[in-house]
Amino acid sequence: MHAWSIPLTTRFRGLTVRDGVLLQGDAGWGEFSPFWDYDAAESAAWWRAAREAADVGWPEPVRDRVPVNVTVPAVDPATAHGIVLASAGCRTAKVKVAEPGQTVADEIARLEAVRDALGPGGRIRVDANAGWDVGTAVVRLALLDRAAGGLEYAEQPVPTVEDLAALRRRTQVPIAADESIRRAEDPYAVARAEAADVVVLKVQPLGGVRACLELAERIALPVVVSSALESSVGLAAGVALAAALPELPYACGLATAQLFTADVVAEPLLPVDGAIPVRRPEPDPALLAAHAADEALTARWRRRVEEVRARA
Ligand SMILES: O=C(O)CCC(=O)C1=CC=C[C@@H](O)[C@@H]1C(=O)O
Ligand SMILES: [Mg+2]
Repeated sequence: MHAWSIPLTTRFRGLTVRDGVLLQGDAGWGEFSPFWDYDAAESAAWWRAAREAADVGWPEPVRDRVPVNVTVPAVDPATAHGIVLASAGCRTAKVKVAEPGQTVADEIARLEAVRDALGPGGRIRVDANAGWDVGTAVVRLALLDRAAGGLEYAEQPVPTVEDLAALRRRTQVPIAADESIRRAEDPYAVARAEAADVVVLKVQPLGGVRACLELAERIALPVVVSSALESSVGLAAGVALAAALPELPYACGLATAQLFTADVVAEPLLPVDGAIPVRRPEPDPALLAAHAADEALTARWRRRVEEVRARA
């Protein structure tokens, strides 16, 4: 078990550093990196995903590159513009909105900057991480849709499945479900309630590549694969899922190695011409050592793994 800790380039999801553990099995390396606000019960799915990677590996790919979006955190307009230009050709941008402490004017300025950097042919989606109520979302999405010159979709604008369904009837902007899939008792509730046009699948919180493939088949809605802000070892599982899906109509949120200041593999899973080439990089021993978690953090991860294994 190798615990790692790597600073991010920009604050994201309230984090400035990301950490996790890697484990090696017969099929290769797996990553276990639930955020610290996930308890042992919720982390069980993350553990199954790590074991799948290490013990059995993933199904065969049906494509050799996965188009991806650049992820734009809740930064100022000039920084957002620069992030898009530095994104190695990404033609889709996902912009964080509804960040506490920011105004609608901040969001409009960020979206205008992203549109300017992408040009008219690029696609822009926003992610509000459940930050609005339905009434606010109706008004806000109309404003942001205009500022962006058209939104591809809004990811989890409101908290619950009922809210998503209500909002979807009151806005022109297509709706994507993220937290309502990955943190839900029943991910199929979204489809039953006709609450979304798109579903976001993340391999670790949903228990592995095979579990996600099954979910995608049964839910019968277009799928976007997104990362859980993993090292390139964890990202490889998301890339494997995106590569194995029969249909992949949208860019995936897997370019998050761009948010890391370093990685555990020599050649991180970064986009080339807006797409990540499908491959499975191995950790580099020198980089594992360079980015090893300190003793206290390693002990914390060891306790966490023991707790999850005790329930498995
Ligand atoms: O989808 C992307 O562009 C990148 C991944 C991403 O945005 C996220 C990764 C991990 C945690 C989440 O808060 C966040 C998301 O909400 O989708
Ligand atoms: Mg999201």
